[in-house]
Amino acid sequence: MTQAKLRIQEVNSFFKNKDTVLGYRKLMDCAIDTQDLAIYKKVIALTDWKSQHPEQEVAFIEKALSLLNEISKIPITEYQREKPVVVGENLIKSYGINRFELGPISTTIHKGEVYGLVGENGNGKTTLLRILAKEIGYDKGQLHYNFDSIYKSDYELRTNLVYIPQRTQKWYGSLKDNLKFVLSSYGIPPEENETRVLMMIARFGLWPYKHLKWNELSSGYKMRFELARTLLRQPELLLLDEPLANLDVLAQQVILEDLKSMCNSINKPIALILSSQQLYEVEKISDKVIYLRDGKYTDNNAMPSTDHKSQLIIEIDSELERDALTSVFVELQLEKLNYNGGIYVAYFNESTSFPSVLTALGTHKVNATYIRNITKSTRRFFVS
Ligand SMILES: Nc1ncnc2c1ncn2[C@@H]1O[C@H](COP(=O)(O)OP(=O)(O)OP(=O)(O)O)[C@@H](O)[C@H]1O
Repeated sequence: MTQAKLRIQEVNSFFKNKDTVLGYRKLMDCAIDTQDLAIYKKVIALTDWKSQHPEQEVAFIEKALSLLNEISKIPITEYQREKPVVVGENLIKSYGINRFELGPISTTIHKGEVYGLVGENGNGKTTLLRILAKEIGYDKGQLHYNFDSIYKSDYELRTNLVYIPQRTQKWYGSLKDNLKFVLSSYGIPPEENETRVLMMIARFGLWPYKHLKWNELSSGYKMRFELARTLLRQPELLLLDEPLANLDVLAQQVILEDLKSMCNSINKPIALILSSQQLYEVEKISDKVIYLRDGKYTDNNAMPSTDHKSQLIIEIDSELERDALTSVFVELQLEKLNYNGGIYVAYFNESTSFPSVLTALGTHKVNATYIRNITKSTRRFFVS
């Protein structure tokens, strides 16, 4: 089955299970993949209808499924993703003698994939993003880009890659006019401009806010606007520095899911690298997590030699004293129990399973308020 067909099937099942909001977002991704302006106009009309008839869910689902059926008939060309879009080899950047040094970092980045860049403050995340964005130079190593669109200068190269810094700039006028400005600067004719902009507004859940000004939007919607503006430019590489800062947990999840889904487009995929302190949220959607400590790079998928290969590592928040918790795990081959003042980190021998830890906690009626298996999470580097 083709990727396009699989996606249509997925959207159908979301609607069937009454996950209407998610289903409609994914339907819009399928619509964007058609690159067909007539389909965009139908999505825009349906979004408008929905905003005027918020109570009529059954009728909305019916209309959405009929549109999905129409979308499913349009053939989609699949992008061939084998060729990496960026290859960095042994990149090193130093800010002066005895000061911070980043690298050596080698990385290969493909379109359609999400790379999460994590690490504590001051470990080089922004520096790495700015090097990849050609905002700053590097001292040693090599960096190659393989963009599909031809570029003759660094200026042109920057239209293929977009870097959104931590602090974005204020803009003037309405949200919609600002988005239209982007496409008019690319010479897109007015009618097509209006259609593409409204499609992006609909996709990013900005429909009720399209006439608002910068100071009338919350931080979350300002970020949505930035992303809509960026994706209108159809970049091949997108670099986001802390896009989740100032967003509540739910908004973080929605934005990450949206980004992943849009970057994973069938015919116009984008390579996405984002830095964040929101480890678990980023891990959930990333194809690869890059962990930086003191400017050095650790690939989360490759176990460092200090790690016991299959050690089970569990984080637990409980009011129990250390001795009491140790005795709960007495039969479970506990190797180490660390306490950082707020949370315990328990290291078990590889023969211990996560369900057996849960059983021990249940049997001893331990009132744990939080528990997480971090064996495969980058989190284990933060707590070690
Ligand atoms: N222009 C600069 N000149 C000198 N040192 C710098 C410069 N920019 C950053 N640094 C130093 O490089 C180190 C890494 O900074 P960077 O901003 O890349 O880290 P980060 O992981 O993005 O941090 P945060 O999570 O706090 O944003 C820090 O020690 C910082 O002080």
